[in-house]
Amino acid sequence: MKNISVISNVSNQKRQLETTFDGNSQKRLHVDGDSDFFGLPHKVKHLFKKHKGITQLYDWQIECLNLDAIKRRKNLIYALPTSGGKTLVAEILMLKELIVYERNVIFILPYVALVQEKVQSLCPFGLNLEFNVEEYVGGKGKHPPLHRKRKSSIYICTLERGAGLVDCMLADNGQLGGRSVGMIVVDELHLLGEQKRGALLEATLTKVLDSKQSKHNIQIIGMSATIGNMQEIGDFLNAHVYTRDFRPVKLTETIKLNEQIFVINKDIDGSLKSKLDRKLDFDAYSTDMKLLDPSGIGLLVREILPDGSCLIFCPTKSSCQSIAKIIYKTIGREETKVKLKQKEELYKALKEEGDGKVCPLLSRSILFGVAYHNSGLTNAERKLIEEAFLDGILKCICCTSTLAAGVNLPAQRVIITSPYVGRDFMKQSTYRQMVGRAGRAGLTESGDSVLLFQENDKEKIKVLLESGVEHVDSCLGTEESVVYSMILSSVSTGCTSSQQQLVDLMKRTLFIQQAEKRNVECTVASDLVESCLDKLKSINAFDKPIEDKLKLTSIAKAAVAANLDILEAQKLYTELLEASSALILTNKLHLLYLAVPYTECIALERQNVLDIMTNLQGDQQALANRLGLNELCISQFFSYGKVKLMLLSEAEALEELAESLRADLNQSMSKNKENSLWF
Ligand SMILES: Nc1ncnc2c1ncn2[C@@H]1O[C@H](COP(=O)(O)OP(=O)(O)OP(=O)(O)O)[C@@H](O)[C@H]1O
Repeated sequence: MKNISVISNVSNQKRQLETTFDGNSQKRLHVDGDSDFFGLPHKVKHLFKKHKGITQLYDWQIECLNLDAIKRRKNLIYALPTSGGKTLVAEILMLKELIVYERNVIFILPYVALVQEKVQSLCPFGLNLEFNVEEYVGGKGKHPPLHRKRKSSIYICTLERGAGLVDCMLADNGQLGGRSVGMIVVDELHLLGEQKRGALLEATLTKVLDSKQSKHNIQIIGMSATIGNMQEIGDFLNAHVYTRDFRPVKLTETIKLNEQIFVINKDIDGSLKSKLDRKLDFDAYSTDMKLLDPSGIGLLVREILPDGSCLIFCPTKSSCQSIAKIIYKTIGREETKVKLKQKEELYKALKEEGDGKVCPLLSRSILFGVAYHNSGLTNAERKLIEEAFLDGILKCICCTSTLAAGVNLPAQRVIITSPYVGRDFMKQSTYRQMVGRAGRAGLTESGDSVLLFQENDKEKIKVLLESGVEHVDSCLGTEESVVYSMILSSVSTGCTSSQQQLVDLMKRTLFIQQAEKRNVECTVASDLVESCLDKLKSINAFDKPIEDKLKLTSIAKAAVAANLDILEAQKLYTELLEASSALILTNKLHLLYLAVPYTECIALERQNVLDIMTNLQGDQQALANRLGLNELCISQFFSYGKVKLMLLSEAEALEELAESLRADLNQSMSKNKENSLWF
């Protein structure tokens, strides 16, 4: 449905924008009248109004969309605080690629829930503007993609599925589903610095950058709220760097020690200032309530009721439940009288999703407008809770840090119950993402956050709040298997065929670029490639080279095609060979064992594993013997690392128990009251 008349008259548009855009002020521009919408058909702006309620662009969004770099199709990375409206810019750029240039787009997001949210929000655009919206998460999405020549497609995917799509694209001369890919968008670009997944993202982008140099003209767009070394990442991606410090709603950050709440601010010199704002009134609690909620989280929620909403971040999965229980028992009965009918409907919907069952805690807490949200719930249950929260049926959600980086759920108040995520002290980026959820653009003028902490963490809190945005450092060097996969897929897709070309590819990585900058002597691209090739040859990933050209063996080709780590592929192959001679079918465990991905390995305590082993029934025991799961194997597991374990449900239950014990321990540590903090 290409309509030539909609292709932008850039200079007209620019003139119009120049007359309305006023330098640094954050005045908004009305996107109305008959003007082009950044080179897109008029109906796009109506779609944004209808489906997202957006009628005006922020000044920074207009400025960014009009960057020279964008007009010249240069790569772009941009960073703004959470809720700054970054997605809208990426969406406009993607729509232009899809419907004006009629090329495909790959949109990479870090979490399944985020992918699903974006699929849902872009579907009406796909229907109206005639492009395909393809979801690539878990087992969803054909690999390689189906040919869809009539319309362009946006592939919305997780990091892992994105890596597979990029390999397909490189193997098919820059095409996916029979059409050229014009743009790759990466949300939460700071994940580049994350172990394993960050390395995978780095390897994926490096391959695109390398192929781009030679033939494909693929524009890379990356966005993030938190990257300290933007220019360095920009250099790696050969991208223009754009940063602004814009937030549509005012955020007041506070911290709570015992019953005192301090407002925090930074001075011009970056030093932290705090001012006592208020004291929580524990007299409002009965003795029982005080015992139940010694931290006063329920009092903090009460402060914003009945009109406000509140996200409560909890350190562990199980503490989401215990804190939800505390909240509904302490916020008072008033809330049970509000939106009763909608709450009933929510209950029914949850019951339907749960095959007639609803978690007893949820069925009680939703009456009070409170719910928990963690991986113990199904995707559909979580979605129902998120929607009920956005509709104001639920006032309070207790969740883990994953929700902060995930779906868009703004709240008037964000409470962080502990500066820990699991056992680790919180990272600055995590804290920023959590507090960034405070304030609902267009709905509230401001939002606030409360971080609860204990006396003994005072110094760490100071560092957390005072330090600048974290740098993104490559993890590729510590992720051998990702480097192997990068080498194999790049040979398999035909992007490289000689050792020297692999060295050139390696030099393009952020890892080598950072190592060179920091003068890490032992990290040289040629040495790294050589040692990886030696290892890969030793595990038969390469056939004999023909005229010095690297050639993959069938198993290596299969590993790349299936998007599997070569070492795992070989392990799986051996296990399948064994199973082909003797597959135990007296129960489901052998099939389950073969189907469980190696990535599902989890950390366990030695004694727990031994207990599980001793409790295996007759045929389960036989299978364990068949697979060599005996005491020796378990000792090796604890000495050398993880093995794939069948009894994941038992293992998870034990993990949860350990987590809740840790949470209880943290909670019960009583602290001295103090009037002054460190400042
Ligand atoms: N120009 C605008 N006017 C009004 N609302 C807007 C505008 N741009 C974006 N929004 C809304 O602001 C909210 C936050 O936007 P968005 O999710 O794009 O932020 P973000 O910068 O990507 O945040 P995060 O770092 O959390 O991903 C969304 O509900 C979005 O629809």
